[in-house]
Amino acid sequence: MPTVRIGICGLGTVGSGTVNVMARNCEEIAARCGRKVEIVQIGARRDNPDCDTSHLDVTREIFEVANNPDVDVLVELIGGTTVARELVLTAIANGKHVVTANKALIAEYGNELFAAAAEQGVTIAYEAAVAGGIPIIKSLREGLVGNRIQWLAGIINGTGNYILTEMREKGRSFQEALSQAQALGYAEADPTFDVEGIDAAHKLVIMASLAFGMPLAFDKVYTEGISGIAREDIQYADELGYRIKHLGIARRTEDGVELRVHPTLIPQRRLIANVNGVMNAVLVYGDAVGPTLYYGAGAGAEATASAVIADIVDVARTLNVRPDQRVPLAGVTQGSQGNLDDVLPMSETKTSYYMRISAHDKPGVMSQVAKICSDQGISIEALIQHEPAEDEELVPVVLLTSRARESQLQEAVNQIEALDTIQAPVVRIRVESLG
Ligand SMILES: NC(=O)c1ccc[n+]([C@@H]2O[C@H](COP(=O)([O-])OP(=O)(O)OC[C@H]3O[C@@H](n4cnc5c(N)ncnc54)[C@H](O)[C@@H]3O)[C@@H](O)[C@H]2O)c1
Ligand SMILES: N[C@@H](CCO)C(=O)O
Ligand code: NA
Repeated sequence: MPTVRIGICGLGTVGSGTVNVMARNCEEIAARCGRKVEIVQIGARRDNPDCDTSHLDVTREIFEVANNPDVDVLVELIGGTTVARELVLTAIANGKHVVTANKALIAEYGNELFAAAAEQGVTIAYEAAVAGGIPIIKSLREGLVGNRIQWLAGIINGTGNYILTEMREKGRSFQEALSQAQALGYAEADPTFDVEGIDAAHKLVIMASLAFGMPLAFDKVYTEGISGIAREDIQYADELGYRIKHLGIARRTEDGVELRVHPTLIPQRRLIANVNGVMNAVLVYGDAVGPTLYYGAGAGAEATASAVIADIVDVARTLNVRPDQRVPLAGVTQGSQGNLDDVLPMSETKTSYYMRISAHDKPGVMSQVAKICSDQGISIEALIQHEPAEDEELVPVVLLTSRARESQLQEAVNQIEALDTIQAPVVRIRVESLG
């Protein structure tokens, strides 16, 4: 049986998971691949007690792997965009194929890396970069190829979903839940990437590029994190029949493409509203197939290894194939990509909104709020007002609005916050029906 020779760079959570699963399932993998898949070298700063590499060639110098003539496929699992970019470009220049789990690298430098790979006739595979173990890249690039994709929406950060779930189900604090996600190996090296939506924006832009055939445009994604979500908002959302999820949304509209990441209220009855913990899910709407939903573990050592190994096998199966016969890296063949001119600014997008207003319990506040909204063409569709607690001066008023343009909603919020009776900033969370 022929052999495909692998070099792995980075032996952290995903690196160790990949080594372990490759060792455990080597027979099945070889049988499916038609080749023996052999790790010929590992580049790692230090050994990892989570995996046994005593029988393998381990170097402390990762560029040795990129320059090793015995390596056919370099697997980049170090993370970051500086050394990783250099490493991948070196491997490509040396005629090696690349497998990476690094969404930051693909989202920010994918256009450059894909061009370099095309020039060398090698491939870059990145299934593990989006939604961990879920084969979403394969689905978008192959399974749904007959569709015009109209929109997609996903819970695409495992750490963030884990935090929101722990806050809602166990009443844990944000910080406590984040520390737990870090201990479980879900979080990025810098966890602000997870909680502020940057990681989700990286993944969204990769999916949008494949779905809409456009270049990667990370700087055009509107990004809002979950660090401002309060437990009371999770409770009020429940009362209204919704769940708060951190969503990445890409949608074609008559006016242009929306690319946005933000906390979102979703009706509880939707399957995706019930995706909890580290699980991810992506809902994709194709004109022919209608809605399809992809669900699975979005982070974690072995779940991510599953996608890394799928990519290694995909690359191994096509080692001797002419580059133009491989699945195009960006989903469409070179020269067929659209442009970026029609990404909508956030102020132009339209959604419904949840608003929590902290008001002095004085008569007339609600009619003032209703008038401000109606002057902006926004109607109030649901409202909750509890009795104020005995020692509380401010009453939380929670509303759901009709669909409105973001700029109009912002104007209404500005006017509400200027009222004498309103003492705190208005909490505003977007609402999507996803129907
Ligand atoms: N953890 C997950 O669940 C998960 C899931 C999907 C994708 N990813 C992505 O996979 C990549 C790796 O993530 P991870 O969670 O395994 O991170 P990690 O921090 O656990 O592992 C990275 C490893 O690379 C090593 N490293 C970094 N720079 C190096 C260098 N110059 N030379 C040698 N070693 C170096 C670090 O010492 C560390 O051991 C990242 O791009 C991440 O975004 C992670
Ligand atoms: N930090 C990422 C890892 C998977 O990409 C997450 O929590 O989703
Ligand atoms: Na994936």
